[in-house]
Amino acid sequence: MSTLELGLPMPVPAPGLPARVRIHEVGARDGLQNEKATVPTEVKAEFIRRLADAGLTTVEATSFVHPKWVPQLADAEQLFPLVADLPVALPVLVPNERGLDRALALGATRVAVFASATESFAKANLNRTVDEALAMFEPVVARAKAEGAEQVRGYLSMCFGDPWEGPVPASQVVHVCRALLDMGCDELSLGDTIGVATPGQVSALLTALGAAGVPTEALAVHFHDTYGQALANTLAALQYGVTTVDASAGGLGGCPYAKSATGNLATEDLVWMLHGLGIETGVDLGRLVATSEWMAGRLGRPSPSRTVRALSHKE
Ligand SMILES: CC(C)(COP(=O)([O-])OP(=O)([O-])OC[C@H]1O[C@@H](n2cnc3c(N)ncnc32)[C@H](O)[C@@H]1OP(=O)([O-])[O-])[C@@H](O)C(=O)NCCC(=O)NCCSC(=O)C[C@@](C)(O)CC(=O)[O-]
Repeated sequence: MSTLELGLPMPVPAPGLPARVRIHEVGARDGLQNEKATVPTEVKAEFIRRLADAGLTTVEATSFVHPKWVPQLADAEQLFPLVADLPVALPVLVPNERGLDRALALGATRVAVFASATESFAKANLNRTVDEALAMFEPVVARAKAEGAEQVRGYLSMCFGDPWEGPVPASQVVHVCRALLDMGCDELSLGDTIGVATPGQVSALLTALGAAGVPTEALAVHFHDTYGQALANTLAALQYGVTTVDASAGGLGGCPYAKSATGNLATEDLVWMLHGLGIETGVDLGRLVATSEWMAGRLGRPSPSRTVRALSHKE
């Protein structure tokens, strides 16, 4: 489905925006980690295969965390080998060396640690203070790199607001970003975990990070859509020069340790906007919508994505 097929004028690349955006698809990890009913491993594998088939080149697969903390992803050992042969990048989350061991044993080549800008979420999500968590990640990043990892990502949660602490000062985000970069992370994903940011706050944070010497090329953005601001926030980040955007097929998601986190920015809504701006993604929107419809059928409820709803059954 293209704008041409809908009778809309063909988009021209918008000035000041990138020609291409890489989408870091998080539906199979961030999306499914929050599901109450257990999703069978084979369904997860099929979901990941379909996402790759729709043209997504980075499909976050699962997490090697403590199974009691995130029971939905307790099948990481069974799932990863089912998708390892796909011709796409398959990052996995690893909180500590135990998680890294498990990931490396299965041949994972892209790993992500996940830090917090706030003490409350660091405690809730990792049972550590912010600095204890950073100390836990340091040997993980060093060993991942020594063992030839293609990329180490550092997630950073609660970059704008925190359900326990309220607005988050940019200085806290800068501190954790610098620490993750200094320990060797190649990419930093700035998370609006509870979806409270607005575009002005996104621009202000990116400006503060730039002033602190954090290179924009190393940044990705990760928005949740609680207040319907995720697309506007993404556009603000693109205008600032960010070219990697996290999104979740069908708008699945949330975080089990942040009570007000709702679904992620839906990948379909993102693709619709980017293609409309003349920005390439490599994603076949029709196939992606069909994938989210299929997954919604497995989960027994409709996708919250506007684009999925608008295009359902039209392909
Ligand atoms: C970090 C811990 C493990 C600390 O949890 P802890 O209880 O402090 O663990 P510990 O270090 O004290 O170890 C206790 C036991 O757990 C075992 N253990 C320890 N680690 C592992 C492991 N990796 N795999 C399997 N087992 C493990 C370890 O071996 C030990 O076993 P024992 O000796 O007692 O038999 C725990 O807090 C945890 O797993 N947290 C993960 C929480 C999580 O996954 N949250 C969701 C992801 S973050 C997110 O969604 C936000 C994001 C990224 O999307 C961005 C955004 O939106 O903001």
